[in-house]
Amino acid sequence: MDPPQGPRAPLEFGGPMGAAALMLLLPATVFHLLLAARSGPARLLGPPASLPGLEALWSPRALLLWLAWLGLQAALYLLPARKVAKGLELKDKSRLRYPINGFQALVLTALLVGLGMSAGLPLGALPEMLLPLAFVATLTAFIFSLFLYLKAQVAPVSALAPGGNSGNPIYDFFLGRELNPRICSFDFKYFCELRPGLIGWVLINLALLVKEAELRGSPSLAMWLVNGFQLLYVGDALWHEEAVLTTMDITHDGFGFMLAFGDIAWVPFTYSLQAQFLLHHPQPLGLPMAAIICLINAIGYYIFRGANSQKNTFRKNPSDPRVAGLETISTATGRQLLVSGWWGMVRHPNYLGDLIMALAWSLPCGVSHLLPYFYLLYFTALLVHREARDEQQCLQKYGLAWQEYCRRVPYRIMPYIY
Ligand SMILES: NC(=O)C1=CN([C@@H]2O[C@H](COP(=O)(O)OP(=O)(O)OC[C@H]3O[C@@H](n4cnc5c(N)ncnc54)[C@H](OP(=O)(O)O)[C@@H]3O)[C@@H](O)[C@H]2O)C=CC1
Ligand SMILES: CC(C)CCC[C@@H](C)[C@H]1CC=C2C3=C(CC[C@@]21C)[C@@]1(C)CC[C@H](O)C[C@@H]1CC3
Repeated sequence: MDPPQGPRAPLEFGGPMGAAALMLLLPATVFHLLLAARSGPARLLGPPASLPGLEALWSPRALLLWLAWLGLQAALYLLPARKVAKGLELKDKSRLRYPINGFQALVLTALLVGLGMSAGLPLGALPEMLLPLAFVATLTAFIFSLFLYLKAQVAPVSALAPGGNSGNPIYDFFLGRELNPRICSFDFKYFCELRPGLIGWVLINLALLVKEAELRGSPSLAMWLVNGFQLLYVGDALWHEEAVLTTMDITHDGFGFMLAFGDIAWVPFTYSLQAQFLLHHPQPLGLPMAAIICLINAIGYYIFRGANSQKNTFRKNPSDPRVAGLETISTATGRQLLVSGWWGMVRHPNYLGDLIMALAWSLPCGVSHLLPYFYLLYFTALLVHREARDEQQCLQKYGLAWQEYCRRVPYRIMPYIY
């Protein structure tokens, strides 16, 4: 059986060598950041102050806790949902069904954690376990990706992703072969993208806040801001869970190491970096500066949500009064492209809002260290790369109409700059 992606199709991420390097570099970065955040100098670049022994990485308690967390999130995923949404049409013309109960999972998790804490659950002990937890999460990502790779060997060709099927095992293991791997109705990619990592991220943030209160009497204003901003972001993602069904991760990319590791290890342990930094390096923050940072986050969120909602509303129902007056370009596929409103300002206004929020998440950490700005730097690189991939896919889908859109809206993310 020929792989759907011919051997000469252009490979992403630097091909097999790039994929192999990333599989070493990404976990190393997670551990470097965890160690740097707790070290005195908190250097982003340069070696960590001290390297932990193996005993600091491996803990059966962390393994149990991690498995219990995955089990809890899987159980919440299987609970009856307020809605079941259909994904985009697949190659075999079928449409998969997805439960929309992510926000419910967040609320139930918060209730369970609240109940646990009132019964004496020592949430403040979690920050001490971040290193072994990140280790088991990384191990899980490797083992799980191997399972996904093997599962794809028996999947029909129609179930394979357009990328990730080059025939090179390292590259395909990294990118992921199967588009929507499932067991019965349990969709692994959809589950991982929104549940254990995203909810885990805000739980780690909360644990860092609790630990700070234990150490210093009360959480700092900076810690409150970081927790509040990131909870808003995660709550928003889960409230608008259905929108994830049209992202390239779900519709285009296979499920392999990149997404599995990204979802379950990278997100919770690196996206919580600002709160980790603040626990070990408390920063003074006055009310006027806090108000300015809140304003920056609010502007970012306004653009991010406005742009995402405008596109989602338009894709669902172009004659909805909120979007019916917007200018559009018709494409040969019958779909239309918005060319006014948010999507007439730049070609990815949602990325612009997301980046402004990323800045607001780092500012409470002050400007004495580069480390808390890691997310902003990484995220800029991720979105520039993602934007280029999306443009490529849109050019293929919409051809001349996309070229016309690029002519009318020349900037990609930042007006007059990029
Ligand atoms: N925090 C994080 O780590 C990450 C956050 N994100 C965020 O997730 C969200 C989703 O991002 P992502 O999936 O990358 O992409 P987008 O939500 O930007 O979707 C891109 C798609 O939108 C459609 N589109 C593009 N231009 C137009 C237009 N002018 N009019 C109508 N439709 C258009 C096209 O698909 P079609 O025509 O098929 O509808 C295109 O493929 C974003 O807000 C992003 O910031 C993303 C990645 C990581
Ligand atoms: C490990 C690598 C460096 C890359 C990993 C990428 C993943 C962390 C991201 C790929 C797309 C993502 C999306 C989100 C989180 C990060 C990952 C999984 C969101 C769920 C974040 C919240 C937004 O509202 C929607 C996003 C969709 C894409």
